[in-house]
Amino acid sequence: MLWGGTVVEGGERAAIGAQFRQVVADVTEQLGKPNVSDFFPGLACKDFLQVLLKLKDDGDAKTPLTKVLNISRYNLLIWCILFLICFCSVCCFDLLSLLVPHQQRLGLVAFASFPPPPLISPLLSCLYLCCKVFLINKVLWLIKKKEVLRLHPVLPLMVPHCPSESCIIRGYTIPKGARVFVDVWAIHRDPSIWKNPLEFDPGRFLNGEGDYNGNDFNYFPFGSGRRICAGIAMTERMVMFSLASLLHSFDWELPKGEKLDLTEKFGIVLKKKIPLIAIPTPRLPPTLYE
Ligand code: HEM
Repeated sequence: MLWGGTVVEGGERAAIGAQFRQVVADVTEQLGKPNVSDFFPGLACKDFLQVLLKLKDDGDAKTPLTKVLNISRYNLLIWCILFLICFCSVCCFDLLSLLVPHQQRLGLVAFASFPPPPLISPLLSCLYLCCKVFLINKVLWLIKKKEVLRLHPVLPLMVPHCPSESCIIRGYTIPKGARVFVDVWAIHRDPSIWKNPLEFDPGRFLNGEGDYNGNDFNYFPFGSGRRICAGIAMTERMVMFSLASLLHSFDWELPKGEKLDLTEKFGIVLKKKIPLIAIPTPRLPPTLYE
């Protein structure tokens, strides 16, 4: 995603995938360990940002840092719009007019004279029904996701922060440059804030509570303030679509005799202590899995 590339298909893809997962696992483990250079700053190496800035300044031809966007995103956009156009006469021309300034660059010449699609009422009414079911499911999904993020925040201590000025918070002095961890895991389970905090109860978010955009200091799985997670919007979409496609394609069950285990393994990233083993059973025609 970062570099807009596609890894080759087949065995090599699987091997690179496994290698990449291992690197991510190693990095997250290292991140959770105490850092000697916090106590002896003289021992610190260049950080990632400094390395990137050096690459940019040196103008290395082998690893250039540019801002060119990949065309695949436009292709995806075109496909999405095409589907919208075919199924919704209302928005078709609004979308097209938005694209007119870009049509030459996007290779959309043929779209300019696209005729309005015929209205097929049974199909449309079926689509409206699907939309309604989708919306209800979306609300259910949203409150469940909020509750999962409350009980199992992915970054239980968030990423360390460092005040640029010394300050006093509730009588405690936080010196400039100190490494500050915010225990969001404990805040999310605080009985003075949450009723039955250890219970999994998505209903607690039913009335629109649980804004995770950093405004609620009782609930902030993505952090808060200027350094709030930059990937909230992407996470919302990716997690929903990945999960939806897994649930749509397979029925899932635990191995026979196995009990649901929710034990956590504490680290900078909160993981399950015992990896989840779930057995998928295909629920669609076999040709769709080829
Ligand atoms: C379930 C998924 C995710 C959770 C729970 C999560 C949570 C967090 C948290 C707690 C922080 C620290 C915020 C703070 O210190 O106040 C953070 C930072 C960040 N996240 Fe996420 N994140 C998720 C997914 C993503 C994704 C998918 C991306 C990118 C595509 C992303 C990009 C970032 C970046 C760039 C920062 C650093 C922002 C900064 O320091 O300015 N995150 N995230």
